[in-house]
Amino acid sequence: MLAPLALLDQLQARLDETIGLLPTATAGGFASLILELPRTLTLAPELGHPGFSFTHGQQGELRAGCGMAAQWTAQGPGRLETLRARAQTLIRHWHQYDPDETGFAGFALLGFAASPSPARSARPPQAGAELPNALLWLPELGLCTRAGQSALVLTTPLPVAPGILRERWRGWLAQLVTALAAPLPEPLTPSPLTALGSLPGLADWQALVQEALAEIRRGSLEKVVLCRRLGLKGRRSFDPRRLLAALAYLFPACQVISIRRHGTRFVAATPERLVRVVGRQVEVDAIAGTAARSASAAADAALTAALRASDKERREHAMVVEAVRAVLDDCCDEVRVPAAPGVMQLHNAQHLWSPLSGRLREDTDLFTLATRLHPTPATNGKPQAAARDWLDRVEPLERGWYTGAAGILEPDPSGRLNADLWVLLRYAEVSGDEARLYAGAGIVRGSDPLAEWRETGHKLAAVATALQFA
Ligand SMILES: C=C(O[C@H]1C=CC=C(C(=O)O)[C@@H]1O)C(=O)O
Repeated sequence: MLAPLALLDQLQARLDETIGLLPTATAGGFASLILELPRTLTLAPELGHPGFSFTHGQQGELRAGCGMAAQWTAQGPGRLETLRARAQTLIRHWHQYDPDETGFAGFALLGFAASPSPARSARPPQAGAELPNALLWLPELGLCTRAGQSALVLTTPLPVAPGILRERWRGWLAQLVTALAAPLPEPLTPSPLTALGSLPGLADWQALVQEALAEIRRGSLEKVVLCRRLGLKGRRSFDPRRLLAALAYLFPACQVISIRRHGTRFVAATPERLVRVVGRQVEVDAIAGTAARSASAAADAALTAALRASDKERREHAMVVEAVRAVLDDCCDEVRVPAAPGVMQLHNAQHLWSPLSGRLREDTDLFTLATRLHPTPATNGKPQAAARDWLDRVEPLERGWYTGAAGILEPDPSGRLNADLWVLLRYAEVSGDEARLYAGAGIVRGSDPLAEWRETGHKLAAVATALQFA
């Protein structure tokens, strides 16, 4: 491994050799320089804010970004159309240079809140207000790892004075090398957390589930996903690197996400991919139907068997599969749907899981797919519009980005936009020694209010367990 100074010298020398490739005098657009990083990153270094990271342990993939070469925001029902126009303009005027032939490309974060409408003032304010409703964020420094290889991507708006750019990028390299040299935080013994209360509380939750069941009996809804928020306080300020390392360790099959623009950090460890588009290949996860885990192998197997056999859990799951299949049938050829769901086992819970796929038709794109898919009945309900209206009226909190989606957007060599977007589940807003965790449960005919409350408890345990180690 290279010593920090040697690494910095090496990166700065390579920057000096290659920076001349960039069309710094071009009026408008962006330029990126992609350089090999002679280190494999498995966790994103902490480079301050604004910054974001996406880490998938099992897939061995990492994307992180910091600083802001540009950002575009939108809200309202046409929010993704607005961002599509921005993204298309961006890729038409984005000059990328990969002199080390790493094969990586410059990338942006694409993310959006659960609801396209701005927060309603009647609801309690929520920290998620720090994030715009929908966002396309092009970082100044990007870091990526795939298949054991890592690279960095430096991006600038054009035109730019070459001398200023060189100094600015040398500064980023110094910051990166310092962050990489920082020792990994020691694992701590878990520290107890104090509950600050749930919104809604248990009694209100039970009443809300009864209301939902009455609506289901009346026939206006078939399913609705109710959520709650739990406040937790730690004995110490939560350390972001320890938190993200704990999430990545506990949830290797999940996408571990961190987004920080100002004071609050938004984290998620989500098992559910909203949509991945690579070229014409489309993949979507349908995940719904949940059981607890047990430390005893026999009891765990019994829980899995009961989950597979449960009529209520299978109905809850089937509604998500049908909704996703309907969108893929409209937008894709060669749609594949598993004959029966598998089970995805996570540290804190297990879910019925159906991975669907298709081949994107020429006349559509990932923005259409994302708009049509989101929100699936896994986080909203069925029918989509009726569930959304009912939740808007009845749910006592703003979801913010919880059950929204976020992921990476990047152009492929043919100029198409690829993306990997994840539903923001197992989600929390973390600030100092306090965290607000969100979880929901799908209510269908046959749901039991107390069992659904316990289910949200299993889901909340995902981030809560990691927080104890932070
Ligand atoms: C709404 C959440 O989970 C969804 C995803 C998987 C299983 C679910 C369920 O069984 O209810 C939910 O649909 C959440 O984790 O907050």
